[in-house]
Amino acid sequence: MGLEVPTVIPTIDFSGDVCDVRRKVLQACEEFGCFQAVYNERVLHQVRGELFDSMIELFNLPTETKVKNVSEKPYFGYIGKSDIIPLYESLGIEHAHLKESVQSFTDLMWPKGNLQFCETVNSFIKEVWEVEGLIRRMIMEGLDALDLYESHVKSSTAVFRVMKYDAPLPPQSALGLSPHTDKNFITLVFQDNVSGLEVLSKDEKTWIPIAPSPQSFVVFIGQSFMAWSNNRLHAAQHRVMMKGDKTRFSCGLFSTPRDGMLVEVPTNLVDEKHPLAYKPFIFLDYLNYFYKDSGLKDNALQTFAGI
Ligand SMILES: O=C(O)CCC(=O)C(=O)O
Ligand SMILES: [Fe+2]
Repeated sequence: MGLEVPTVIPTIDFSGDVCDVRRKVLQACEEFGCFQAVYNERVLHQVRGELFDSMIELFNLPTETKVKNVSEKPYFGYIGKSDIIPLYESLGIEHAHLKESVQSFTDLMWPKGNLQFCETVNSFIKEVWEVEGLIRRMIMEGLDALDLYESHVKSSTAVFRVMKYDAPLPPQSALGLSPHTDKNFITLVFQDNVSGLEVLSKDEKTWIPIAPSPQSFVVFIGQSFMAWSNNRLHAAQHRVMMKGDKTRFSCGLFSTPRDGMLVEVPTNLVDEKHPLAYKPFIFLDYLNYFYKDSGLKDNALQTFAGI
Protein backbone atom coordinates (compact mmCIF):
# COMPACT_ATOMS: atom_id res chain seq x y z
CA MET A 1 0.00 0.00 0.00
CA GLY A 2 1.41 3.39 -1.03
CA LEU A 3 1.33 6.54 1.04
CA GLU A 4 -1.88 8.49 0.80
CA VAL A 5 -1.51 11.50 -1.49
CA PRO A 6 -3.56 14.49 -0.33
CA THR A 7 -5.89 15.85 -2.99
CA VAL A 8 -7.66 18.47 -0.90
CA ILE A 9 -6.60 20.81 1.85
CA PRO A 10 -8.42 20.66 5.20
CA THR A 11 -11.71 22.55 5.45
CA ILE A 12 -12.42 23.85 8.93
CA ASP A 13 -15.86 25.06 9.94
CA PHE A 14 -15.43 27.89 12.43
CA SER A 15 -18.93 27.45 13.81
CA GLY A 16 -17.82 24.16 15.43
CA ASP A 17 -16.59 23.53 18.98
CA VAL A 18 -13.77 25.98 19.70
CA CYS A 19 -11.31 23.39 21.09
CA ASP A 20 -11.94 21.17 18.12
CA VAL A 21 -11.46 24.08 15.70
CA ARG A 22 -8.21 25.10 17.42
CA ARG A 23 -6.83 21.56 17.20
CA LYS A 24 -7.71 21.32 13.51
CA VAL A 25 -6.25 24.76 12.73
CA LEU A 26 -2.92 23.88 14.33
CA GLN A 27 -2.79 20.49 12.65
CA ALA A 28 -3.56 21.99 9.23
CA CYS A 29 -0.89 24.68 9.68
CA GLU A 30 1.67 22.05 10.65
CA GLU A 31 0.83 19.55 7.93
CA PHE A 32 -0.31 21.70 5.00
CA GLY A 33 0.64 25.26 5.92
CA CYS A 34 -2.84 26.22 4.83
CA PHE A 35 -6.53 25.44 5.17
CA GLN A 36 -9.92 26.54 3.90
CA ALA A 37 -11.93 28.29 6.62
CA VAL A 38 -15.72 28.12 6.48
CA TYR A 39 -16.78 31.29 8.19
CA ASN A 40 -20.44 31.81 7.67
CA GLU A 41 -20.79 35.20 9.28
CA ARG A 42 -23.47 37.46 7.83
CA VAL A 43 -21.58 40.78 7.93
CA LEU A 44 -18.42 39.37 6.40
CA HIS A 45 -20.45 37.58 3.75
CA GLN A 46 -22.27 40.75 2.71
CA VAL A 47 -19.30 43.09 2.75
CA ARG A 48 -17.24 40.60 0.79
CA GLY A 49 -19.73 40.85 -2.09
CA GLU A 50 -19.60 44.64 -1.94
CA LEU A 51 -15.81 44.56 -1.92
CA PHE A 52 -15.56 42.44 -5.06
CA ASP A 53 -18.00 44.80 -6.80
CA SER A 54 -15.94 47.85 -5.89
CA MET A 55 -12.71 46.17 -7.05
CA ILE A 56 -13.98 46.27 -10.63
CA GLU A 57 -14.25 50.06 -10.39
CA LEU A 58 -10.71 50.26 -9.02
CA PHE A 59 -9.12 48.10 -11.72
CA ASN A 60 -11.04 50.06 -14.38
CA LEU A 61 -9.13 53.22 -13.47
CA PRO A 62 -6.48 54.28 -16.01
CA THR A 63 -3.04 52.75 -15.54
CA GLU A 64 -1.50 56.19 -14.93
CA THR A 65 -3.72 56.49 -11.84
CA LYS A 66 -3.06 52.96 -10.56
CA VAL A 67 0.74 53.37 -10.83
CA LYS A 68 0.50 56.14 -8.21
CA ASN A 69 0.13 53.33 -5.67
CA VAL A 70 3.87 53.18 -4.87
CA SER A 71 5.86 51.88 -1.91
CA GLU A 72 9.56 51.80 -1.12
CA LYS A 73 9.06 48.17 -0.05
CA PRO A 74 9.29 45.54 -2.75
CA TYR A 75 5.94 44.04 -3.84
CA PHE A 76 3.85 46.43 -1.69
CA GLY A 77 2.55 48.87 -4.34
CA TYR A 78 0.99 48.56 -7.81
CA ILE A 79 2.13 45.63 -9.93
CA GLY A 80 0.88 45.47 -13.46
CA LYS A 81 1.19 43.05 -16.29
CA SER A 82 4.88 42.21 -16.10
CA ASP A 83 6.63 40.07 -18.71
CA ILE A 84 6.84 37.13 -16.29
CA ILE A 85 3.20 37.22 -15.16
CA PRO A 86 1.36 39.27 -17.81
CA LEU A 87 -2.11 38.18 -16.63
CA TYR A 88 -1.61 39.60 -13.13
CA GLU A 89 -2.39 43.06 -11.84
CA SER A 90 -2.57 44.15 -8.21
CA LEU A 91 -2.62 47.08 -5.80
CA GLY A 92 -1.72 47.20 -2.11
CA ILE A 93 -2.59 49.21 0.98
CA GLU A 94 -0.06 49.30 3.82
CA HIS A 95 -1.29 49.59 7.43
CA ALA A 96 -4.70 48.76 6.05
CA HIS A 97 -6.23 48.23 9.51
CA LEU A 98 -5.94 52.02 10.03
CA LYS A 99 -8.79 54.00 8.48
CA GLU A 100 -6.48 56.84 7.46
CA SER A 101 -4.43 54.47 5.27
CA VAL A 102 -7.53 53.39 3.36
CA GLN A 103 -8.56 57.04 3.10
CA SER A 104 -5.17 58.08 1.63
CA PHE A 105 -5.31 55.22 -0.85
CA THR A 106 -8.84 56.23 -1.90
CA ASP A 107 -7.80 59.89 -2.26
CA LEU A 108 -4.87 58.85 -4.42
CA MET A 109 -7.06 56.77 -6.73
CA TRP A 110 -10.05 59.17 -6.75
CA PRO A 111 -8.89 62.73 -6.05
CA LYS A 112 -12.56 63.80 -6.12
CA GLY A 113 -13.36 61.19 -3.48
CA ASN A 114 -15.08 57.79 -3.40
CA LEU A 115 -16.80 57.41 -0.07
CA GLN A 116 -18.37 54.09 -0.92
CA PHE A 117 -15.09 52.44 -1.86
CA CYS A 118 -13.43 53.73 1.29
CA GLU A 119 -16.23 52.53 3.57
CA THR A 120 -16.51 49.14 1.91
CA VAL A 121 -12.78 48.47 2.19
CA ASN A 122 -12.73 49.68 5.79
CA SER A 123 -15.64 47.45 6.83
CA PHE A 124 -14.16 44.45 5.06
CA ILE A 125 -10.75 44.90 6.64
CA LYS A 126 -12.23 45.47 10.09
CA GLU A 127 -13.97 42.08 9.90
CA VAL A 128 -11.05 40.23 8.37
CA TRP A 129 -8.43 41.71 10.74
CA GLU A 130 -10.53 40.46 13.64
CA VAL A 131 -10.68 36.97 12.16
CA GLU A 132 -6.93 37.02 11.55
CA GLY A 133 -6.48 37.79 15.25
CA LEU A 134 -8.71 34.87 16.18
CA ILE A 135 -6.74 32.48 14.00
CA ARG A 136 -3.37 33.77 15.18
CA ARG A 137 -4.53 33.38 18.77
CA MET A 138 -5.64 29.79 18.16
CA ILE A 139 -2.31 28.89 16.60
CA MET A 140 -0.30 30.52 19.38
CA GLU A 141 -2.45 28.88 22.04
CA GLY A 142 -1.99 25.54 20.28
CA LEU A 143 1.78 26.09 20.39
CA ASP A 144 1.54 26.92 24.10
CA ALA A 145 2.67 30.51 23.49
CA LEU A 146 -0.53 32.42 24.21
CA ASP A 147 1.32 34.70 26.68
CA LEU A 148 3.15 36.20 23.69
CA TYR A 149 0.00 36.92 21.68
CA GLU A 150 -0.47 40.58 22.65
CA SER A 151 3.13 41.54 21.89
CA HIS A 152 3.03 39.54 18.65
CA VAL A 153 -0.01 41.50 17.48
CA LYS A 154 1.55 44.80 18.56
CA SER A 155 4.62 44.06 16.48
CA SER A 156 2.59 43.44 13.34
CA THR A 157 0.64 45.42 10.80
CA ALA A 158 -1.89 44.62 8.07
CA VAL A 159 -1.23 44.81 4.35
CA PHE A 160 -4.22 44.48 2.05
CA ARG A 161 -3.88 43.50 -1.63
CA VAL A 162 -6.47 43.30 -4.36
CA MET A 163 -5.71 41.15 -7.39
CA LYS A 164 -7.01 40.74 -10.90
CA TYR A 165 -6.03 37.98 -13.35
CA ASP A 166 -6.94 38.15 -17.02
CA ALA A 167 -7.88 34.96 -18.80
CA PRO A 168 -5.01 33.74 -21.00
CA LEU A 169 -5.36 34.04 -24.76
CA PRO A 170 -3.91 30.83 -26.24
CA PRO A 171 -1.04 30.23 -26.82
CA GLN A 172 -0.38 32.51 -23.81
CA SER A 173 0.73 30.65 -20.65
CA ALA A 174 -1.96 29.95 -18.03
CA LEU A 175 0.36 31.06 -15.21
CA GLY A 176 -1.44 33.75 -13.21
CA LEU A 177 0.95 34.03 -10.27
CA SER A 178 4.30 32.23 -10.02
CA PRO A 179 4.83 29.62 -7.28
CA HIS A 180 5.88 31.41 -4.09
CA THR A 181 5.73 31.21 -0.34
CA ASP A 182 4.29 34.24 1.46
CA LYS A 183 6.92 36.10 3.48
CA ASN A 184 4.66 37.55 6.20
CA PHE A 185 3.00 35.96 9.27
CA ILE A 186 -0.49 34.87 8.15
CA THR A 187 -2.41 35.48 4.90
CA LEU A 188 -6.17 35.32 4.45
CA VAL A 189 -7.08 34.99 0.76
CA PHE A 190 -10.59 35.59 -0.53
CA GLN A 191 -11.32 34.31 -4.02
CA ASP A 192 -14.27 35.63 -5.97
CA ASN A 193 -15.93 32.99 -8.16
CA VAL A 194 -13.20 31.95 -10.58
CA SER A 195 -10.83 29.13 -9.57
CA GLY A 196 -7.07 29.07 -10.10
CA LEU A 197 -5.40 28.98 -6.67
CA GLU A 198 -3.27 25.87 -6.06
CA VAL A 199 -1.12 24.84 -3.12
CA LEU A 200 1.88 22.50 -3.19
CA SER A 201 1.63 19.52 -0.84
CA LYS A 202 4.29 19.29 1.90
CA ASP A 203 6.05 16.45 0.04
CA GLU A 204 6.22 18.90 -2.92
CA LYS A 205 4.72 16.33 -5.28
CA THR A 206 1.16 17.53 -5.83
CA TRP A 207 -0.45 20.85 -6.70
CA ILE A 208 -3.77 20.84 -4.87
CA PRO A 209 -6.47 23.15 -6.30
CA ILE A 210 -8.45 25.24 -3.81
CA ALA A 211 -11.92 25.91 -5.18
CA PRO A 212 -13.51 29.29 -4.43
CA SER A 213 -16.63 29.37 -2.31
CA PRO A 214 -18.56 32.42 -1.05
CA GLN A 215 -18.66 31.13 2.55
CA SER A 216 -14.98 30.44 2.89
CA PHE A 217 -11.52 31.87 2.59
CA VAL A 218 -8.03 30.39 2.51
CA VAL A 219 -5.43 30.77 5.25
CA PHE A 220 -1.71 30.50 4.51
CA ILE A 221 1.17 30.46 6.96
CA GLY A 222 3.94 32.79 5.80
CA GLN A 223 7.68 32.34 6.26
CA SER A 224 7.90 34.84 9.15
CA PHE A 225 5.42 32.79 11.19
CA MET A 226 7.11 29.55 10.17
CA ALA A 227 10.47 30.97 11.35
CA TRP A 228 8.94 32.37 14.57
CA SER A 229 7.45 28.90 15.28
CA ASN A 230 10.89 27.33 14.84
CA ASN A 231 9.57 25.32 11.87
CA ARG A 232 6.63 23.83 13.75
CA LEU A 233 4.36 25.54 11.23
CA HIS A 234 4.77 24.91 7.51
CA ALA A 235 4.77 27.70 4.92
CA ALA A 236 3.38 26.20 1.72
CA GLN A 237 4.18 27.22 -1.82
CA HIS A 238 1.18 28.25 -3.85
CA ARG A 239 0.46 29.67 -7.30
CA VAL A 240 -2.40 30.73 -9.55
CA MET A 241 -3.11 28.84 -12.79
CA MET A 242 -5.83 30.29 -14.95
CA LYS A 243 -8.34 28.02 -16.68
CA GLY A 244 -11.24 29.01 -18.87
CA ASP A 245 -12.01 32.43 -20.24
CA LYS A 246 -13.12 34.38 -17.17
CA THR A 247 -11.26 37.19 -15.40
CA ARG A 248 -10.40 36.23 -11.83
CA PHE A 249 -10.51 38.55 -8.81
CA SER A 250 -9.10 37.86 -5.36
CA CYS A 251 -7.88 39.80 -2.36
CA GLY A 252 -5.73 39.08 0.64
CA LEU A 253 -5.03 40.43 4.09
CA PHE A 254 -1.41 39.84 5.08
CA SER A 255 -0.46 40.19 8.74
CA THR A 256 3.12 41.36 8.48
CA PRO A 257 5.91 42.26 10.94
CA ARG A 258 6.09 46.03 11.44
CA ASP A 259 9.05 48.02 10.14
CA GLY A 260 12.16 47.33 12.19
CA MET A 261 10.59 44.40 14.07
CA LEU A 262 12.67 41.35 14.79
CA VAL A 263 11.29 37.93 13.95
CA GLU A 264 12.67 35.84 16.78
CA VAL A 265 11.94 32.30 17.97
CA PRO A 266 10.59 32.35 21.56
CA THR A 267 12.74 30.30 23.95
CA ASN A 268 9.91 27.94 24.86
CA LEU A 269 9.67 26.78 21.23
CA VAL A 270 13.27 25.55 21.34
CA ASP A 271 13.98 22.11 22.77
CA GLU A 272 15.93 18.96 21.98
CA LYS A 273 13.47 17.87 19.31
CA HIS A 274 13.34 21.40 17.88
CA PRO A 275 16.82 22.96 18.01
CA LEU A 276 16.93 26.67 17.15
CA ALA A 277 16.51 26.88 13.36
CA TYR A 278 16.77 30.68 12.73
CA LYS A 279 18.76 33.67 13.90
CA PRO A 280 16.57 36.67 14.77
CA PHE A 281 16.05 38.78 11.65
CA ILE A 282 14.43 42.04 10.64
CA PHE A 283 11.54 41.34 8.29
CA LEU A 284 12.27 44.22 5.92
CA ASP A 285 15.92 43.17 5.62
CA TYR A 286 14.74 39.72 4.61
CA LEU A 287 12.27 41.14 2.11
CA ASN A 288 14.98 43.26 0.51
CA TYR A 289 17.34 40.29 0.49
CA PHE A 290 14.73 38.08 -1.15
CA TYR A 291 13.70 40.52 -3.89
CA LYS A 292 17.08 42.13 -4.54
CA ASP A 293 19.91 39.75 -3.65
CA SER A 294 18.69 36.18 -3.54
CA GLY A 295 17.44 35.96 -7.12
CA LEU A 296 14.01 35.05 -5.65
CA LYS A 297 15.27 31.66 -4.52
CA ASP A 298 13.01 29.23 -2.65
CA ASN A 299 15.63 28.67 0.02
CA ALA A 300 16.25 32.40 0.61
CA LEU A 301 15.05 32.32 4.23
CA GLN A 302 17.45 29.48 4.97
CA THR A 303 20.44 31.29 3.46
CA PHE A 304 19.40 34.59 5.09
CA ALA A 305 18.57 33.53 8.65
CA GLY A 306 18.91 29.74 8.88
CA ILE A 307 21.25 28.21 11.45
O1 LIG B 1 -4.86 35.33 -5.94
C1 LIG B 1 -4.76 34.43 -5.12
O2 LIG B 1 -5.66 33.64 -4.92
C2 LIG B 1 -3.48 34.23 -4.36
C3 LIG B 1 -2.62 35.43 -4.20
C4 LIG B 1 -1.35 35.18 -3.44
O3 LIG B 1 -0.96 34.08 -3.23
C5 LIG B 1 -0.54 36.30 -2.93
O4 LIG B 1 -0.84 37.47 -3.26
O5 LIG B 1 0.42 36.07 -2.19
FE1 LIG C 1 0.66 34.12 -1.75
